[in-house]
Amino acid sequence: MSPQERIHELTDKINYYNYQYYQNSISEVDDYTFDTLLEELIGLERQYPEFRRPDTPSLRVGGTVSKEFPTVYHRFPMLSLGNTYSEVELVEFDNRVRKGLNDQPYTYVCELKFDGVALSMTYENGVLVQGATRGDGVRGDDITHNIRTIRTLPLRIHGDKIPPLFEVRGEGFLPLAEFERINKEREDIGEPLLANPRNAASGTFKQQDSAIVAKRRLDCYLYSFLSEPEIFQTHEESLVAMNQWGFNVSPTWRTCRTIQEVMAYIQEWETNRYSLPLATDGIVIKVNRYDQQRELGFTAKSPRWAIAYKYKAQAASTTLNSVSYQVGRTGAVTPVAHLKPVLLAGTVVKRASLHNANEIQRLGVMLNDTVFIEKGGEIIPKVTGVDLAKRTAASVPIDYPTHCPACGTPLVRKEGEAHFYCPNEKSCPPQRQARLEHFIQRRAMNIESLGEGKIELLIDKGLLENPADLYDLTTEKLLGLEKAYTDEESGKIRVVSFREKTVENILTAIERSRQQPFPNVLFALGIRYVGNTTAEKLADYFGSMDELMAAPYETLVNVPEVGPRIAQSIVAWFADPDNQRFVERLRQAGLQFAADRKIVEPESSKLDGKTFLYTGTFAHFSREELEERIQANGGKLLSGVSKKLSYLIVGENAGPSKVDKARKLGVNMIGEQEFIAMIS
Ligand SMILES: NC(=O)c1ccc[n+]([C@@H]2O[C@H](COP(=O)([O-])OP(=O)(O)OC[C@H]3O[C@@H](n4cnc5c(N)ncnc54)[C@H](O)[C@@H]3O)[C@@H](O)[C@H]2O)c1
Ligand SMILES: [Zn+2]
Repeated sequence: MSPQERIHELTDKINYYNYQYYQNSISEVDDYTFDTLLEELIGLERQYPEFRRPDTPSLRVGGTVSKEFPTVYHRFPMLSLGNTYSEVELVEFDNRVRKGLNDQPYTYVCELKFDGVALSMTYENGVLVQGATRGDGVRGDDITHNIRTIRTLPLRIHGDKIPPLFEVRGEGFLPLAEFERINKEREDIGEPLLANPRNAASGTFKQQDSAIVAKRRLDCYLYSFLSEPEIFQTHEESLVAMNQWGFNVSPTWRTCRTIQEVMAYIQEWETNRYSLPLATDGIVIKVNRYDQQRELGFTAKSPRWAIAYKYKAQAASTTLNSVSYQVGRTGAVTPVAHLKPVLLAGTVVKRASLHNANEIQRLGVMLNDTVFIEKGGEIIPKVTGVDLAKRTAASVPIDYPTHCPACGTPLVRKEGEAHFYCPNEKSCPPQRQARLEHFIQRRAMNIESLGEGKIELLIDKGLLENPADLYDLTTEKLLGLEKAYTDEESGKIRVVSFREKTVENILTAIERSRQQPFPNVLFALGIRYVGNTTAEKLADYFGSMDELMAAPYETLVNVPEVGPRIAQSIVAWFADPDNQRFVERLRQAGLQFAADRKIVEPESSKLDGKTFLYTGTFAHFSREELEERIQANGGKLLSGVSKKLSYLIVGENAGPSKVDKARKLGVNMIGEQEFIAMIS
């Protein structure tokens, strides 16, 4: 391939990865691969400047502005950072800085490089007035509503010395705990999991509905302060002041006098960073004094006074011994790689994720291959590639099963889904067991004293096939049951046995579960897509199991937060005779089949027969209070704008899409005052 062809190829490829990364929040390759390609392009362009394409990604910040949000121009451009993976290049950076400053003394501030989304917030007279994304560096998306949902970001600040107009910049991120919570919930309801915290944060900030954004508790670390005129002499001073004014500044920064101190900081955080509450991918080194920053200036794309040192993802290589296939609650089959044990980021790894059949194909991995594994923001390491140089005749293709490894049913693949499914929902053992585990979890029926192997034992003894069987268990049936298991992880033998105390605990927990509130019961049923939030909404709306079971699709689809997909799933579930029998048995067992209505005391029937939806925020009501007032006066809430909607109540910062749609359909729009007038 000629250099010109390669430049073309790289330009297209990198532009495409940038588009996927910034527009669609997807990483098709890892950062190291991406950065290596970009570096190759920069090298070729330097050598053959005549072949550089006008749309080259080497001179521009990678993002773009979108059509979905208003565009804002940045007062100060939002640039990228030069980056390196090598200490040698870091020393070269230090040499350039020294030369650029004509050997004047200087210091650095080191910070962690937080892996999220760059945000810029403007404050006027101490009040947050605008929040924007970086976009193409010159223009970004105005996502003020979404940024206001960040609880740690002050909406107003007080203090002396605050300039009338200033901008703070930082990294918006999804805390790891929140990332895991969301994925647990998605797993519960059979939704595809979010790939990593960065892409999840980026996708969340791009949501149109800030109510959805508010549910994912995003956070933001601030790392830059800009005003005209400048009020600080150094970056360090600005960090201290921002912290005092109530901005969330990560305490992990440090001033370093030499590049050796910088190296020590890098080494310290290489492993310590895993104890932080968010994903990080390197550190950022900044010249401390502002006058020196100005002296060094900028390139087209990044400041000359700063650089990012990126940690190579923690990787190791080892042998792929075998692949096993796990069947989840919804029947999805997940391949798991079993490895020759290897040390990675301080822990011994024996297993890694292979995600699905597509991934195995994409990697081209075979049994007995030497594979690379990596630990990114997620807990479980994943297989990221094959060391083809080490492939021998011993490597054999992976036979992806055509039948369920647990029950032998032929697997099916749904249109557009990456997973194969075992369709034998009712009697496939792992699906049955996962359903039981779902049923007993704390957020459902809270019978967790049945965990840790006890369920397996009851299934083995034929005492538990269906969660309703729990309510037929007695001391006589349980006492003395025993079985020995070999622990897969450690190879140790573990004996599970039901002594008197255990049996008592279990039966008490089962007895107590009869008092679990109706929304928990609804969630426990395990209807696909009905997670706990949806269960609560359904319980609120219908009040009882019978009302819900009788509800036709048309009614369900109008319940707040229930869309067509969930509505369909509920209808199909209750139409199944086995499920109907299951529900009847739970009713016989005395479970809560009706909501303790949130006591919305009826106030009037002024809103009888009228339907409402609201958008934005209100001066007199929280969202819950507004919903209560509507219901207390006989009104009903709908989930979306449709012809059936009587009124859209429009508050401050109303979502433009709802208002537009209401206008198109000719739905009445009223303000908060008019609503108050209607009920008083
Ligand atoms: N895998 C992919 O497909 C893909 C595609 C495009 C970009 N990328 C990755 O993104 C990088 C380029 O993206 P970029 O320009 O958004 O980021 P960058 O690596 O050039 O760094 C600049 C960004 O770092 C962030 N940052 C985090 N902590 C910071 C701190 N303490 N101080 C200052 N800034 C801090 C800010 O958001 C800032 O905008 C590439 O190096 C590449 O690894 C990956
Ligand atoms: Zn099966």
